[in-house]
Amino acid sequence: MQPLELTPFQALRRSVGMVFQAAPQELRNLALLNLLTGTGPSISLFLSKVIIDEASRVVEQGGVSNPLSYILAEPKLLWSIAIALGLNLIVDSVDSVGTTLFAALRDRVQGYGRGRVLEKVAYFDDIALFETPALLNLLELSEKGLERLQRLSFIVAATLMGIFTFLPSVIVSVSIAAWIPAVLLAASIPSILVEIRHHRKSWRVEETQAGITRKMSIYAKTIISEDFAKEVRLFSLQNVLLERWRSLFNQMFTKMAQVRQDGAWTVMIWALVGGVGVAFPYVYVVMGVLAGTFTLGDLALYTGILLQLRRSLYLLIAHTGDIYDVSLATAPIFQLLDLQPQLHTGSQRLCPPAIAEPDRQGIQVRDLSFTYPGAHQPTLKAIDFDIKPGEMVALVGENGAGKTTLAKLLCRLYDPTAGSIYWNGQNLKTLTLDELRSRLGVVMQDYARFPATLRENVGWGYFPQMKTDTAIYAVLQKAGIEQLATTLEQGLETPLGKQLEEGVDLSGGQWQRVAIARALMRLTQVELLVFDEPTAALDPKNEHEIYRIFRTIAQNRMSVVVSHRLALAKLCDRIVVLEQGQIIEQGSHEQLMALAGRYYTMFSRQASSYL
Ligand SMILES: Nc1ncnc2c1ncn2[C@@H]1O[C@H](COP(=O)(O)OP(=O)(O)OP(=O)(O)O)[C@@H](O)[C@H]1O
Repeated sequence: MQPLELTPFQALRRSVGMVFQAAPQELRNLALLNLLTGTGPSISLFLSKVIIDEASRVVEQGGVSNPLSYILAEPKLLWSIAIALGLNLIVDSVDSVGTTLFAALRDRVQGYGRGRVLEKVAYFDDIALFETPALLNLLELSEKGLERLQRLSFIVAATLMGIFTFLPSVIVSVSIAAWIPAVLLAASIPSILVEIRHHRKSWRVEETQAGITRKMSIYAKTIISEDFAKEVRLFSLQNVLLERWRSLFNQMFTKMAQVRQDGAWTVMIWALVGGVGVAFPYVYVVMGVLAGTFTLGDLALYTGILLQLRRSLYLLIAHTGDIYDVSLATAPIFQLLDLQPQLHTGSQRLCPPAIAEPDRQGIQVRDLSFTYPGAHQPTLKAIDFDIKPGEMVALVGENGAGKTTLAKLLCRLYDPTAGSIYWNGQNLKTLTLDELRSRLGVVMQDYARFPATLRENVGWGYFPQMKTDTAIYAVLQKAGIEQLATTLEQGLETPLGKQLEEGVDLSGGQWQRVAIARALMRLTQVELLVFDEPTAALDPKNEHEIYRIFRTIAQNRMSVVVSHRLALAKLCDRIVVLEQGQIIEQGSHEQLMALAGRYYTMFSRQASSYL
């Protein structure tokens, strides 16, 4: 699963496309506003020229006794003054409208871009996305890209402004001499190129720093997350974590500061050279006035227009570099959006067991091997076992033997590297993921504690029944925590988790039972139950109660239980013993005890430690 390369031009085209898709209305309104505020000053300058020329003519002729009547009697002068003043007033007063429109544009673009990224990640079935460093870096970089997308909305707005200011200025300056805009443009080209080079260099550095930024956020999260808060304090880890974060920050900052510093000087020097380009046309106009070719009004107009032309050019140039920067920085967003999972949904529905041949009913794991993405050694090797209809299978073995990995493969969170898993004779890969997952009831070892209400934490197990109180109470009762809903002040609507306002935190055991209740919600649909360490957070009394519940709900269903508690394994129809990714024994409790192999040793050791 490799991200595809994108050229800066492709990224820019797609980023601009995204801005237009995100906020067409805001862009149209901003364009109209910029048309007004961009062309307004040029029109004002032109009107000022008319006023100055008229005033100099009157002054040359000795002035007038009643200036007000003169103005009122001269429509050209009167209208020029009125429109120039009116335009200035409008341009000044719509400033706040521009700020509001721009804020709306920026927020829309940000929301749209983030929404697309979240949607992609949320529906990305291949969880390798969260486990492969290169892809995690892509996620980190796309976060930066989203910040730059906001910047792009600013650039688009400013470029519109620049163009609307630039065009009338060019038209007027061409009327002085056609070479003026050409000289200004030529003088600006070096600084455009320097800006582009500078941005390319600083982005390259940022790109190579993505791993560092990700590590920084890992340490930052360790410091601020509740999950670590207790142990960080109990083991006094603050210093070591802060030090690591600081040293990574300094490493990144020094590198970036160096690039920025080198670039800033070059950019400044070339901007000065560009500024010298303004001097030629300016001197040319002053000389023209002295020679009588231009009027005083022309001088005022040309002075204003030249500065405006320079300013608008500078705006456009400053953004040329930014545009390049945006095109480099937003590429990861599109690389992420284009990312194709290796795990694809199939298209078939699951056949009922009755349709399958008797020896193909249930689940068959055949010659399965699995290597985690990026790992060098296989975690599972040549795994072969069956789960017959209605059978309860225990996966046991030492830490790291591969039990959870096998359970994850049965849920198709990964595909086997070699070999296959069949369900009623159908390869798991041929089934639609929605269909497959609707048939699974899963409680994972690292079950989720959703920051949501008790009803949602349970009801998200099966949406159609989420609003049905009786259904929720029934599973809470099965999981042995029906009293939770009555003791909590807001009952089922109580927010769970301290991150939420008025949120209530539960004990580890309670959370685990909530996760069990969630899996039980879809029990009527479920054909395979997968429980990974389902009693890890429970005390022995509760553990036994849960075992009893499992036996009841697992009746007539296939179930797989991963557990270190061999008392639970003993209740299962078949026990599969894993060691270093391979099955070393399998059979019923009695058979394995009679075998007097690894299971026998493990069971005897555990039984004696309970005495
Ligand atoms: N996401 C992952 N990426 C890479 N390697 C992994 C990943 N998850 C687990 N492993 C590796 O696979 C091996 C088996 O892990 P697994 O969690 O399946 O073992 P387990 O038998 O369930 O262990 P435990 O009893 O401790 O839960 C371990 O060596 C572990 O380091």
